[in-house]
Amino acid sequence: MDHYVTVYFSAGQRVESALFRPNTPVDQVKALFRAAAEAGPNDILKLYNAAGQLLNISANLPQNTKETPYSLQVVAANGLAMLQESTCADLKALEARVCAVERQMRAELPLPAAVNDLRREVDAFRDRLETDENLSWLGFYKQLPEPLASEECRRLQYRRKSDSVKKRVKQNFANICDAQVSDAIRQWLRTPTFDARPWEDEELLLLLQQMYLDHDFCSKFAIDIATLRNFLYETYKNYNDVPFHNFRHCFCVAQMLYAISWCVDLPSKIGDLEVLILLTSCICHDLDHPGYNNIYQINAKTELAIRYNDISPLENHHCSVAFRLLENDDCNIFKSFDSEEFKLIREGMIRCILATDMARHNEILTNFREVSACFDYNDKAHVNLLCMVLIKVSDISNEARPMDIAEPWLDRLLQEFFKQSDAEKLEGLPITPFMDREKITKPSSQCSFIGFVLLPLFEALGELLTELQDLIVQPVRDALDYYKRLNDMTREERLHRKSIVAELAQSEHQNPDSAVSLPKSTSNVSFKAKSLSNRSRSRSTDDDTEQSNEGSLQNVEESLEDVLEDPESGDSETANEVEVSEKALKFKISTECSTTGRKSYPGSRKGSQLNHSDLSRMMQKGKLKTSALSFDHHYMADRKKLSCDSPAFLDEYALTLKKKFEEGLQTNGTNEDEECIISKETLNLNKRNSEHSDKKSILKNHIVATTDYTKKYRYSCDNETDNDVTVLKETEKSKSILSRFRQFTDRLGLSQDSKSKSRKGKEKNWSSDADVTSDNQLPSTSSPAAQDRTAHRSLQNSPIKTRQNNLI
Ligand SMILES: Nc1nc2c(ncn2[C@@H]2O[C@@H]3COP(=O)(O)O[C@H]3[C@H]2O)c(=O)[nH]1
Ligand SMILES: [Zn+2]
Repeated sequence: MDHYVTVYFSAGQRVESALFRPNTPVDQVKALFRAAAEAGPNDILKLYNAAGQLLNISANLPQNTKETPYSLQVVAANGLAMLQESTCADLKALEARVCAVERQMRAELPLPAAVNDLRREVDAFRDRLETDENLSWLGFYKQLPEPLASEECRRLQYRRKSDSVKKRVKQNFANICDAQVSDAIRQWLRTPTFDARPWEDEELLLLLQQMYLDHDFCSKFAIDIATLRNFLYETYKNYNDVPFHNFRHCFCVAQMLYAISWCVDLPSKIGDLEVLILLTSCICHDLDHPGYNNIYQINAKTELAIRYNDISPLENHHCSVAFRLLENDDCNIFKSFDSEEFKLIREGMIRCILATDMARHNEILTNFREVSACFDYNDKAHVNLLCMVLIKVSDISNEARPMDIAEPWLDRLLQEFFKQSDAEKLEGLPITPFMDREKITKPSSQCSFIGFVLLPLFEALGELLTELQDLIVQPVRDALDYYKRLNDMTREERLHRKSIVAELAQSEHQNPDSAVSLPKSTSNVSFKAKSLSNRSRSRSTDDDTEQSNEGSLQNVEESLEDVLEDPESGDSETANEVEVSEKALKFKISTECSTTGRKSYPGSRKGSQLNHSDLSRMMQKGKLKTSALSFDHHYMADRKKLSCDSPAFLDEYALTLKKKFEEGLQTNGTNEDEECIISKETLNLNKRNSEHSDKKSILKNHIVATTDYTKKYRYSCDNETDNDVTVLKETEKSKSILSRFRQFTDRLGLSQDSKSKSRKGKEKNWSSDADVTSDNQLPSTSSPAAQDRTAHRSLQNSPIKTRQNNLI
């Protein structure tokens, strides 16, 4: 029976079709289609006639070309099947001949050249048939888009330290590694209030060395000091220059573990060796982190994901890099151990480092909760679980630190998150929701992370090691309260904005000619209506401040609402890191030491003491409100007057303020009434597309009052005492919409880069053993800020620079 191949093709705006016999010479078909591609709509009939004559086929012109339901692709695929059907007959015949010849020749090796020739012919024929070179012109093969700028993606992923930086740090560490760290600093190092920011990298290396020395590990385990220095420097070298998961993060994690260790006298509970393993694991736990987490690695099918089969690719990598470093005798701090002991250390480190994968958070927490009620320090399985919890706690402990230390770290984390989600968008990968700048804000991110991930873990540990309640558990609770207040404020602001916009829309609808007319402000301010893209809503980090694009205000409002007001929805939009990571980690691995055997941990909510909906209900009912929240409500009672609060304005305002603060600009105070007028007028004028530049001038005029207000507010937030209420009430008196914006935007997204600030006033203190002067002593105040203020010698002038050492 004769098969016909129907091929649809486009000519101008139209879709046409033609029937071909399978044996139509290819060149003729090609020529037809080339002509079709060039033909205008009017030429198409001519073309058909020509085709009919040329090919002796029946050509049919669809009556209603618009409704032609086929895509070229689909029909082409049918065509391919038919073509193959017919040509395969030839192939089969050829193959049959080859087989016959082979059978015939089997006994008479070597095969005659004719057989090989025949084989080659078959292969060549198959190649011709199957490659797009021959068939793509019929549309059988979809033209794939150019691969994404993969070079760029790779470049994004790895940001190695430059050789010159590494060399400098090596040299500097070599210069100071014999220096003695003062008692004051050693004490400070044992608290979560330690601030790593003012210290240079080589100084942090010295402090890490101090941790080993102060635990007496070098003498207890015969760790040669030169080897320890080499090891520490090599770990430093193998951290990348990424915003968050860098050497400083590793230092902070190690330092928190160290602080906990002193606070609870960990060596007496689990033994020196376990503490050595823990401290070393902390130092190694994020080695060579590329700044893109496991979710990205797995979805992007990166080299690491392939290598480790999607099972904790990063943690496996960190651990593997650590043991590569330890392979080198010069760096092997465990070389004095025999092979059995080394095996135990290795096991312990692997267990600890792999435990830092957040996909295993619930599994580890659940197991730990089960054993903690009857915890037995003599039970190795219990101790293993405790160690895993300890490294996890240290890893996510930023929020247990004072606000001024924690917040810049959060900025850095969000910067890394946003980079990842940007890359995911660019590469067409699933967008990790808790990293999406369009979906999260600082408070929403922290409410979710602290409430559902961090606090349950800290509380579980705090129940076993009660000394940690004051040290880290309560500070984390305070941080959660703080972010909840911010979140509430955000919600109130948003609702208020919505109601004002709705009011205005309604009044305009009722009386389109009379846009609400209000008394003119003395500043003669006007604002341009600026619809926001989703981007601009997320509060920016230091590196991501310029983000506003055009888009729909409505959409922005609605999606933000989803995130903040519907935390119990549990959909992918609001999923936290543990939930998303669990999904990405397709294979579960047991904790080895679980006393309860292997289990399935379907979702983080099981692991939390409060589930999403409980917490959100409580938040809504006000059960968790604090004294400062009452401020919000009191404040909001007056909110009818406030209307200058479109997201566009907030963002613009925040950016401008930040710039002005940086410039140290000081201007006149403000007048509350004026602001309220301005704000109403603003919304009115928003609709009229007024000028952007005017916005800046009004902002400039209100900085002083705003700054004062913010200071007070900060005070109230940082000192959760009864004073809060007084301060807040006082603050209310001088409240203004712009003040509110200031504290709102400042807390939400624009913490000053404290690093640069602190560098300016960088004051640190340590002394060389040759030069322990009273000048070097930090006052033994418990407040790091006070220590920062009162310490007074910069390293540049320190004699420790001249110290010799035998590093490397
Ligand atoms: N949102 C949020 N995530 C955090 C915070 N601290 C740690 N994390 C996350 O928890 C993860 C723990 O493992 P990583 O260090 O790899 O990466 C960390 C971050 O992704 C925090 O304060 N806020
Ligand atoms: Zn980490």
